[in-house]
Amino acid sequence: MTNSYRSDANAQSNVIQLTFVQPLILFIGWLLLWRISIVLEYAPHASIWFPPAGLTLAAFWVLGLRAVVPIGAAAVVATFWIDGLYQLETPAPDVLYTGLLFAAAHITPYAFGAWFLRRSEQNQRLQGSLIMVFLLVAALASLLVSYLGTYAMTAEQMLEQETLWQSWLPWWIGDMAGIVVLTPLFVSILEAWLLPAQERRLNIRLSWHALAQPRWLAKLAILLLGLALCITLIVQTNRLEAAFTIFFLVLPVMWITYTEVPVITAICLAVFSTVLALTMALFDLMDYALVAQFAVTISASTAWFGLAIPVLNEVNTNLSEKVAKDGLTHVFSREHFLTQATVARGTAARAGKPTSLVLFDLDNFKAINDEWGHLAGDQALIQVTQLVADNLRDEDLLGRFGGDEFMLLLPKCSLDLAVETAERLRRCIGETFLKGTTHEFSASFGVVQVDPNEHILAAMDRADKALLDAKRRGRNQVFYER
Ligand SMILES: Nc1nc2c(ncn2[C@@H]2O[C@H](COP(=O)(O)OP(=O)(O)OP(=O)(O)O)[C@@H](O)[C@H]2O)c(=O)[nH]1
Repeated sequence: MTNSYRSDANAQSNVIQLTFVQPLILFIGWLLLWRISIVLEYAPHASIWFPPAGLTLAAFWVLGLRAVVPIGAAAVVATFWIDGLYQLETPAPDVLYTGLLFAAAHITPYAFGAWFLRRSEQNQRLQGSLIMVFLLVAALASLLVSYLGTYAMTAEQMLEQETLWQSWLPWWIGDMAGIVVLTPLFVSILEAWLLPAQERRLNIRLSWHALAQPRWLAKLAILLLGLALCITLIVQTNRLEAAFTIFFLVLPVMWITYTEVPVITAICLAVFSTVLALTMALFDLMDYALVAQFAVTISASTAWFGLAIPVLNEVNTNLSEKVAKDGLTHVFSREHFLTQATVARGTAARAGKPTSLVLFDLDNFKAINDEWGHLAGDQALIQVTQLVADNLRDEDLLGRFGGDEFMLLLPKCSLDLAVETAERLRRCIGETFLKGTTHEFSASFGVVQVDPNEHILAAMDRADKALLDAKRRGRNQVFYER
């Protein structure tokens, strides 16, 4: 069921047609991110983090091979741009060749990684497993990109052989940080923009309602305050130990993850990482850049795993609701009714008040099924339970015993009052027709008052006997046992 739904969703994504505009925006977006990351460079061709890598993986993940042209073109243009920035004055054909090499080195591992992620998400919807695959893809694809990229650049003499090691490791961690922090956010933006009707990967939905709540901004402010304290400590002491305090910020990050919706976590991570990278550059703390890269990567990876908790909570709540309610009429299921009835009866007893129990059953219900069909029978059950629910107090409990038989717990209600209530309900039901037909409902009722030390199941048994008596005496009446 789940797999087929996922396949449908993917089939739908395959028919999405891109015009000229979307690839152009992707191309410009990638170049802008690339230009920003150049500001944060701390080793030749390596910055604290590389946001374009996050966009590349997200684009291939959502769009598949349709991302090749805009991302490839952007990578080539970036190579020309960097030639200008470093004033290398390389002949244009050589820059073009290097650009194509860089594009291939950048695209190939991420395209493969995205293909693997698309395959994995078809087989597993459990958040934790998909996050693990995502983090593995992030680590391995960026490792391959950094290897191929630095190799291409040394081959083209854009990078000195001696500085290769200086560049390769920061390049790898920088790309990985860009992916781990930003890919989920970019995936959610691309999906909301290009595939609005599709189920969300990683359960990150852009929710304007959630964004409009001011509470998350206060949490983000606390996270940034923590960051400001860490940066102040590093600036004041200029010690490596101070730089490692950034790792403590995983705590407020996890607080946000557990208490906010996933898209807020994604935005907070992006803001936190950007501010961290900018302040490192601003205060000339590039000696500690590698620590910052690792802190950002670890915080983001842990946060994505943490997302499984709110998702599991949501699933748990839905399951509990399903177990508590009857699927057709949405009144309480028998189990939930018994639990709630025991509690309500105890509360009434402590207040020195009596509690009564009513069982009722539609008369000749089988005839509705036989004459009008089972769907009409279902409709009858919904109609009658709705009618009864509308005529009860808030504290009364209504549950389905089974078939066309229902039960009512009336706390703080004596037998006389319960009989009066049952009579009122019987008259109400008797005045009602099955929607769209000439069939007039009627129901029989059995009423008992729960004895002080009686188990609720024993009282139920007595009420059932009273109901049987009502049926035996000709139906459409209330029978009670004193
Ligand atoms: N449409 C529909 N029918 C149901 C459902 N659950 C049970 N039934 C049917 O309800 C009928 C209940 O029949 P009986 O228990 O003989 O009761 P009755 O016809 O109301 O007769 P009396 O109770 O003696 O008045 C059976 O035919 C069941 O198949 C349901 O969820 N939907």
